[in-house]
Amino acid sequence: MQTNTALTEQKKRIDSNMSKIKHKIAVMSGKGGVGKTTTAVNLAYGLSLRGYKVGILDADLHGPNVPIMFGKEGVKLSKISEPLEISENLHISSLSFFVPDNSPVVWKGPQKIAAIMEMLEGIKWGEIDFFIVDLPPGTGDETLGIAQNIGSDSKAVIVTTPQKVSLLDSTRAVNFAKLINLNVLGIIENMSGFICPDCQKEINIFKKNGAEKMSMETKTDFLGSIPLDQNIVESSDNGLPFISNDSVASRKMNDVIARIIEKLELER
Ligand SMILES: Nc1ncnc2c1ncn2[C@@H]1O[C@H](COP(=O)(O)OP(=O)(O)OP(=O)(O)O)[C@@H](O)[C@H]1O
Repeated sequence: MQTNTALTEQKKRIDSNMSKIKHKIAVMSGKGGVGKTTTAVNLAYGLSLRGYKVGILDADLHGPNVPIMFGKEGVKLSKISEPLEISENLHISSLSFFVPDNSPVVWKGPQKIAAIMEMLEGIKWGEIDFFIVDLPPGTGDETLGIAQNIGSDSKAVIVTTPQKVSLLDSTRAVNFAKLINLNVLGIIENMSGFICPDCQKEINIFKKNGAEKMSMETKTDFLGSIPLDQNIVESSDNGLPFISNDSVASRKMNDVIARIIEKLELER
């Protein structure tokens, strides 16, 4: 355990790191498996394609999947300092770069918060436009650790799917974000409708538009919806963000990004 003085000094170093970043966005979800990491990865990649300097931190300590979605599975780094370069405009970091593959993280709350603080202190992102944080699902220690340390000007984006159970958990996530002073930029509905590749008919496997209704109920902006698309699974598994291919899903993701940029510009 660190002494109070050591913690205060560490917090100062984190603040100095974070002060070099223009916009910090935590990507959250109430429930697991709704496409939060997919959204975070494509948000980061899409922003980098628009010329912004972007860093993405995988703060999902139990399921660090960001490297897989960038084709960096199995990469190991010896020390927490430089993030890994994906392109000139995009760098990533993840706990998975520092722990052996397939070994489960069995840390308790304070250890998780200490690991998050160590990454925020140690990884030198430099002067970047966007810092995207992929959080684990739910309202746990990692989210708290990030919210308490990345700065009071930080924002959150909530990802949900349209079915009732996911919407209920997302409402909790919206309220949790507000409670810990993350300014909620808006809600994204993922897996929203599926266009059958054979008959071109739209099938609403998980229903549709529930997130828009939920955003009105929680007085939160609706940022857009991304359809279910089998190519997304394929490209994610192959380490390629889906936004790099032309498709309905990638156009919709680009619309979401444009809305986020517009909102941030308006707030300045
Ligand atoms: N719109 C979509 N269409 C089809 N497949 C999708 C879509 N969004 C995500 N997926 C797939 O769903 C799976 C889960 O996605 P992802 O890992 O992003 O979810 P998550 O919410 O981050 O999960 P976790 O709870 O593990 O953090 C992945 O295989 C991904 O490729």
